[in-house]
Amino acid sequence: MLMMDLNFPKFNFLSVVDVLLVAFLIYQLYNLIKGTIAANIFIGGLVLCVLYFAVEKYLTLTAFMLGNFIKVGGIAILIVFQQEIRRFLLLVGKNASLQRNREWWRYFFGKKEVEKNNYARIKPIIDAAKSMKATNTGALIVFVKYYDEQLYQNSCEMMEAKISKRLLESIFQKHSPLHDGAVIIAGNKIKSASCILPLTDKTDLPAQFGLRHRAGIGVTEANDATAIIISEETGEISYAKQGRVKANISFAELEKLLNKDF
Ligand SMILES: Nc1ncnc2c1ncn2[C@@H]1O[C@H](COP(=O)(O)OP(=O)(O)OP(=O)(O)O)[C@@H](O)[C@H]1O
Repeated sequence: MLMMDLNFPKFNFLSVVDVLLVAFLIYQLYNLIKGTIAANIFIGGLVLCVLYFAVEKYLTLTAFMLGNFIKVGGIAILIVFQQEIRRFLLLVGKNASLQRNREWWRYFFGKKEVEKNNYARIKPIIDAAKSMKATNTGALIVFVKYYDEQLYQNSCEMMEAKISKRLLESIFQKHSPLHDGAVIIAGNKIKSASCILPLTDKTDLPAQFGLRHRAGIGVTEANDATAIIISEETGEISYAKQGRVKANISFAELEKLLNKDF
């Protein structure tokens, strides 16, 4: 039986920091798994732990079985939650490094200059989105910070092309051999097209979100990526980031989001 150590450490300022930090980490974890199957698995694990402590003294065989199950739980958690752990680490790393980079850019070139350069980069994408919305052309455009060739080479057509409105329009045009799947953009290049992406397993998405939306959200869950999804049915534009999606955004919003993330 586990012996509890009742000599509580003294409560001081560091204890408050400690509690706040744990609360913050649990909140981040909750945000990451909210609305996914992982949330149900997490609750399942919690129920097993509570059950174990409840029956530990009275039902030896059940406690033995549950105890052994919980012992291998650490490894099981790593396997079951590998996507969530990856996302969590990405979130921490991203906040630490990108923020710093942005400050350097601002320091050397001034905020205005950065925004001007960025507008030239995002204009062809916004123009293409406008025209695809008007013609109800379905599209999925993904922006990645680091292009992992190994990850995409099996499911994509490699391109390495300059970003242009007309190229994006031609790729997603219904009769193009490349229109199925996603375009991946990294830096100033369209790196690949026709990519098959992982689908999100979220259970709380709007009913009208089909595979295109699921793929757009899915790719942002496990990677440092954002995605523009244009619906073929409604022409609506959605924007996915870190596994969350903003539906039916305006072009002004799209410009703001791209300016921030791309
Ligand atoms: N795993 C995937 N990765 C990338 N693209 C995908 C994937 N699965 C489906 N797609 C794209 O989504 C298209 C099918 O979209 P579907 O109608 O299911 O999605 P939707 O979210 O309802 O969007 P829409 O509003 O445009 O109909 C396919 O033709 C293909 O281009």
